[in-house]
Amino acid sequence: MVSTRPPDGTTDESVARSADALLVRVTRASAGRTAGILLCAAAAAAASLALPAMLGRTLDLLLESHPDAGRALAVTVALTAAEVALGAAVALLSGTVGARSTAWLRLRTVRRLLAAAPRDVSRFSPGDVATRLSVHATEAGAAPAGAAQIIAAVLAPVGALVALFVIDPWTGLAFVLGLPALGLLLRSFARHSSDSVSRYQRVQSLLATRLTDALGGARSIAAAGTVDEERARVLLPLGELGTEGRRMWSVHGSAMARSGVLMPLLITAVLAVGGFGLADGRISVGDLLAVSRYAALAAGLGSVAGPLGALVRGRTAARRVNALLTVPPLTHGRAELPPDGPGALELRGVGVAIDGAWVLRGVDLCVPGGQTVAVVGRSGSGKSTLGAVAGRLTDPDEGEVRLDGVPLGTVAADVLRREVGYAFERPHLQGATVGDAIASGAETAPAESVRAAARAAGADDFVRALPLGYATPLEEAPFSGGELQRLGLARAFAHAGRLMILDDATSSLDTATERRVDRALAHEVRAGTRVVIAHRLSTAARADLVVWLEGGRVRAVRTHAELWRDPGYRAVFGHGDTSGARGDR
Ligand SMILES: Nc1ncnc2c1ncn2[C@@H]1O[C@H](COP(=O)(O)OP(=O)(O)OP(=O)(O)O)[C@@H](O)[C@H]1O
Repeated sequence: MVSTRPPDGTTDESVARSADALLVRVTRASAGRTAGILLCAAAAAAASLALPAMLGRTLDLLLESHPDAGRALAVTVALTAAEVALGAAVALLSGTVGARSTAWLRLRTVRRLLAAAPRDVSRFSPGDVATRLSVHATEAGAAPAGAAQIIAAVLAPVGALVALFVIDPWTGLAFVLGLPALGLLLRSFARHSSDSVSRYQRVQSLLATRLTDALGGARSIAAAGTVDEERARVLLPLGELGTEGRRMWSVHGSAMARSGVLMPLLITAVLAVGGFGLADGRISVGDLLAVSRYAALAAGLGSVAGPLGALVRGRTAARRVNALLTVPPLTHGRAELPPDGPGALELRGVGVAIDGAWVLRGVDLCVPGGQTVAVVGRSGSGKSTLGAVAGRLTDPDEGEVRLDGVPLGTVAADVLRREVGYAFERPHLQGATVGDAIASGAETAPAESVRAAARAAGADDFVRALPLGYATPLEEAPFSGGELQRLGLARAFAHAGRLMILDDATSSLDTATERRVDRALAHEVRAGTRVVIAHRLSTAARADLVVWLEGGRVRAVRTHAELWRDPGYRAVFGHGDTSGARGDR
């Protein structure tokens, strides 16, 4: 079951703290290139700082017709070229660092999600995960380069201010008097921008979640004729997104506008003071030119608002990506399973809680190796949860599961996935071709095993009828629900280990195919223990043992024939009397 509520990672204090640590790790991953940005940006800042002084000196030398004027002019040209080249290098490096950092974040997050228990990952809806991994990872990935640029972007204005004091302290003083207003502007920008960015990103996730849900349920929506209602439901957060977006850009815009007014005023004031300095003979014409350029450079402090905004967005986005990284991974031990073990499965006091509620509790179960055990019960009684702990798709919150006497938590990951196989109601196929999809698993199954498994699962006929048979590309082979299930079963059969768990994996099969699959399970597929979760009476009737679950607890473990005497058991299959005990097999 998938929760449609996006978890609000941004309000979680610990997530917020570790998000900054995540950004530090991202930066370290591209440390060389990030240092390159810093160096190039610092060198560009140095070139732009040297340029006004050189320009002023060149002007003075030209006015004096000094013989050094030509050399000064050449240096000025070289400085200009260096500034442009270094700026281009910063842009190039920023692009690559951004792409690498984003890839680093995505890879790490995807690895973590794949290593975690599916039930822990299901706290996040698919749409939410997609938004965090696409949009938010990109914004967070841009943060390291953004931070390096900001540091360098501050260097030039600070250096320019120092230069103003060196040329004429009065011009520097005039600029400093305007600084408090600039400081206030940047502070209020960073604070307001962070709030609105966080809200904007949350609504982005909500929209994606609703859209993914709706796409998943497209058929139900069409059949129910509720397309308009669904469209309205999906688009409902759009208003809030618009509001937050406008708020975000209005904070940005007003900061830009205020700095746009403040900066020219400051430059004009500095120039006026410089003009008096020229009139008083304190500075030369060239110095006045340099003062005007340095005042413009120092005023560049106001333009830090742009990269600062990107950094704020990156930090907030990092929190959302980091929330995915807080999903605990399933850790594995190094234990082997005893060679040729029969697949004896033992659950002792097993309990599983989801969102604080027990969905499985006090389960004690011993399945001798080589048996087929059916798990039955009403919808929501905990059957899939039992299947998930039995093959360690998730860990129990209490109790222990053992396979051939070895606690599952201690078994090495490769051994576990080799020896425990699953087939599901709606299998997800992966691989380039249909044959690859059946072959893919802990170890790639050879072609003969793939065909044998497909025959056993009743898939061989329809696969061979495809244009290229087993070599048909997956995307060119549309399958019905029943065909998909048969391919999922074939994949499980091709990798059969000592324990196989079929979670509603035969629900869409016709009766004849189901019997064929049953026969194959008994005679053709490697002998081991089978846990078959099913709603069908026939499955329970053919199993060696039936585990009857009710409200997350084991109500009884007996043979189907024994249990059939209980009206409560018969009611699970919708039978009020015993007449159907044999008839539906
Ligand atoms: N990821 C989840 N988040 C929240 N609740 C969950 C989640 N997975 C299962 N549950 C809850 O746990 C209980 C048991 O679910 P489970 O899927 O194991 O039942 P089931 O017997 O297999 O049901 P069905 O026959 O309908 O498939 C249900 O009440 C279900 O709502």
